[in-house]
Amino acid sequence: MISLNRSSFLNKTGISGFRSPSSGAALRRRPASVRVVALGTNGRAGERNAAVLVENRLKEMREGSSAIADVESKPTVGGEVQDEYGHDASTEEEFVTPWCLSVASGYSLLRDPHHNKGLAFNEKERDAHFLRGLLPPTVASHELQVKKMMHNIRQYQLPLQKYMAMMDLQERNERLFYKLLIENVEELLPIVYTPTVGEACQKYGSIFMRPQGLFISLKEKGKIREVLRNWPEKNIQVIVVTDGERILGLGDLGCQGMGIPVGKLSLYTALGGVRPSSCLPITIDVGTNNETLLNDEFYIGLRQRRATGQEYAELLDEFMTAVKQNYGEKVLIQFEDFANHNAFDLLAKYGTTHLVFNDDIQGTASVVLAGLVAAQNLVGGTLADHRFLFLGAGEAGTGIAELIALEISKQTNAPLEETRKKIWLVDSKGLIVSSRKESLQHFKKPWAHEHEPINELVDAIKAIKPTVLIGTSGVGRTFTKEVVEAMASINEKPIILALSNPTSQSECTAKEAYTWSQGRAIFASGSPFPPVEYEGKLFVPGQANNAYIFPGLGLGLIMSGAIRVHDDMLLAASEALAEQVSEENFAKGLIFPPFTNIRKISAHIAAKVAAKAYELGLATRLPQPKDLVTHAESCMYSPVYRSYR
Ligand SMILES: NC(=O)C1=CN([C@@H]2O[C@H](COP(=O)(O)OP(=O)(O)OC[C@H]3O[C@@H](n4cnc5c(N)ncnc54)[C@H](OP(=O)(O)O)[C@@H]3O)[C@@H](O)[C@H]2O)C=CC1
Ligand SMILES: CC(=O)C(=O)O
Ligand SMILES: [Mg+2]
Repeated sequence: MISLNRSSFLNKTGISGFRSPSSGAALRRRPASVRVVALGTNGRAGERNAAVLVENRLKEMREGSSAIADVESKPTVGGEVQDEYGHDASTEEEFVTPWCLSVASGYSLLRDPHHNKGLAFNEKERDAHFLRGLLPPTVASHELQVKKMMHNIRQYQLPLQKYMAMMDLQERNERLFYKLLIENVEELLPIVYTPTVGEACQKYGSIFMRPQGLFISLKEKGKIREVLRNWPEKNIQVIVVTDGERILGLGDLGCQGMGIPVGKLSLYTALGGVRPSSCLPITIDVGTNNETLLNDEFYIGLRQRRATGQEYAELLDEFMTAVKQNYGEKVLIQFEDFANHNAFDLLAKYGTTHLVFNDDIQGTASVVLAGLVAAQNLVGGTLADHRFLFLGAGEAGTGIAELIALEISKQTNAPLEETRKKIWLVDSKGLIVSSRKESLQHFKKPWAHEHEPINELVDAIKAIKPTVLIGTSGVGRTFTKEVVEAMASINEKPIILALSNPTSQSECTAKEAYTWSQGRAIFASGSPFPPVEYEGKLFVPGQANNAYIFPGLGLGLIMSGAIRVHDDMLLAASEALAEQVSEENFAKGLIFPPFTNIRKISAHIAAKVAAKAYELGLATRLPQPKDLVTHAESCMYSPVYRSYR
């Protein structure tokens, strides 16, 4: 709702004719010294000069700078970033004025998702903000709105309808959207995230009326800084970016991958408490190799095959440079769902110059390691006692493998080359062995151990005798009855993780894992499965998904002002998550805590990550807060409604 039009903006602020929201009277030719109070600043400290804001913002738009020099800012989790929408302040007693650039009122206030409260505007606010007649007479509480919205969402039969209702709400009333998501996280996570977000991406072109996020295509080459400036928010702290080439296990969805950064960032806010206005979803469109999309007249992206090589590298480089120039060194860039032939190289290239994190490689590794550490409470022993076999040797598979090897190496003081030997991977050509080394992609080479070639997974299980089987192939139904039975014949309690998303690509279902192992499997999956009853006993499968990690990790990086991501931070995040699994969870066979407690979990993860950043000298927000958990909690965005004066 930021007005780009100078004259209309000046009108709204009263610089040339302005209706005061408090009196309702027209202020004729109000001078440029109209004072407004911004959300997020308290009444006394937050007094600002509207004209200064106007001029600064216009200057910023013209010049692309993100600093609003004359405006007071409250120190927040933002790493010196101003809290324009009052995300960090959450008391209802304190009165503030809703503003965009101007004071929002009337019809435009109802259409501003940052400030709209719908039926929750009280009588006084309806008078003061020109809302009379624009709303039906009832005044509803935030709680009642949540109840009603959940009732509405539950009426829909199809998950995609629920997804669209949620996206519509996010566009209409941001605080209601986040309150709903936070308070009903277990029910709504499968809607805004996997599996439904996968279907939404497949149909993205046809289901959206209003585009979300920022699209940067080859057409914008040479102009990426300008494109970033078109985004209405200036104080960005987290970017989730995809090029759409490997969307979940659904393959190349081109520009339609936008649903993923949008969904991931809504979890940054709901699960990790990062302010919504500081999150920026981006899709980089370099074309698609998906023939169906190329031939679809309604496809929303560039209708060409994917750019590769230098053309691709140059666009990505311009993007990375522009992001740092616009938002500074401390903006977190999360790479998401890139194909592995780009993902590893991008991480290696920008890991030394930017605050970057690859969720599929690193976030997944951290969450799975946490589950495996927790699982030791159920199976006994230590990580070093296990043998691991993966189906799938891409980003997720080799990322997890490397972090497990690193953790065992730290626990046992054994060299990494030795600990890697406990881990075996199978790709589309069979077991990765030394005789294949020359032809392997670089990220597979460390896993090419001495062994005769094996083509079939079940034969690899019989030969390697793994205690842990992990599916990261993106191919559904590959953990067949024979595979699960082979694991169960070797192990009293086989650990089986079917990580591929969405549900259609899961290597097996929870029911299959429990049934085929006669109720002995310790099972978790990337997309959720309902509890399973087997021989009179209820089994509750856990969800092994990087959504446990990235929101808390991101919060920890932001609140410490970290400038780089370090492997030890991933280990710290794992440790924090594993510590959150309770005796009660173990009693149900769970190796992950329920998502209902995710904000508390995220605060613990953030605290451990931040502590590690300080320890490694990578933190810039000094001094270090004494109690990092309390600090993390105090930094978290809360979607309570503000009271408008
Ligand atoms: N639960 C979670 O949090 C996460 C889940 N995932 C899921 O993991 C899956 C894989 O993602 P990612 O690692 O990034 O993908 P990649 O494309 O990087 O890797 C896929 C791997 O699977 C192998 N593969 C493909 N088909 C088969 C097959 N039929 N048999 C054996 N191996 C096969 C590929 O072999 P080859 O190299 O020979 O082509 C490749 O090694 C996706 O479904 C994704 O949704 C990803 C991240 C997080
Ligand atoms: C969960 C996730 O990041 C993926 O499936 O790609
Ligand atoms: Mg992903």
